[in-house]
Amino acid sequence: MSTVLAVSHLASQRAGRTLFAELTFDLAQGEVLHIEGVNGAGKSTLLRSLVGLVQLQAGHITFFPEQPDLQQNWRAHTLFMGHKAGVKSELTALENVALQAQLCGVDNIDAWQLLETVGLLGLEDLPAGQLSAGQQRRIALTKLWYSNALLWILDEPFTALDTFGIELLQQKFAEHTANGGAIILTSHQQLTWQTERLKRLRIAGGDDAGY
Ligand SMILES: Nc1ncnc2c1ncn2[C@@H]1O[C@H](COP(=O)(O)OP(=O)(O)OP(=O)(O)O)[C@@H](O)[C@H]1O
Repeated sequence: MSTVLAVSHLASQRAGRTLFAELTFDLAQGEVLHIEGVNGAGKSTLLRSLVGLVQLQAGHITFFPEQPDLQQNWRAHTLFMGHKAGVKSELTALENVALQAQLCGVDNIDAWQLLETVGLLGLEDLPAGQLSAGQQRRIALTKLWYSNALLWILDEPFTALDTFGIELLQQKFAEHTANGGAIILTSHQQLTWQTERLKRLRIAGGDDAGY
């Protein structure tokens, strides 16, 4: 399985405080990297840095180093989801699912089927703003059911999900990695999913950082 991401000697500072330095890791197809750390340690900053949303002080990031065709167009093969659900509160659940797919450049989704998959059938016509935090998160997560991206970078994907939602998402992760995908995620909870291909990286907010 080839490497999807190679990261070396990354350093980041926020408001004069070093969040991480000399951070080096890589990730191969089929692997999951769980980024851990206390509130404010720098987990979201790291994920946002990987996709170019936050400027780094130092370091080097290479997507798909062994696959030049993917490397050249790495954004098309990488899905980033931030920690906010990011749904439009005035649009219905169904409209949100359709809009998200459109923004991802996918036009052949079955929005009803996706809503059923994530347990939202019956709520399709409600404005998303009237849905609970967990239900809004489920709308956002429908992307994972049609994404063609090889690498998923997910900031707190389990936030607000109930036990069933967490289990559903972990099943999706297992399917993605079994198909050669890779995942980097942050989460304050331990994954219940048992896999030998789970790596952990602890960000210690500048005190220490490493496997
Ligand atoms: N836009 C910003 N400008 C200045 N400082 C910021 C900014 N965003 C985050 N920070 C600071 O960077 C540090 C790391 O924040 P970050 O969101 O990466 O932490 P985190 O590990 O993801 O935390 P949490 O577990 O609470 O989500 C925090 O001290 C935060 O105050």
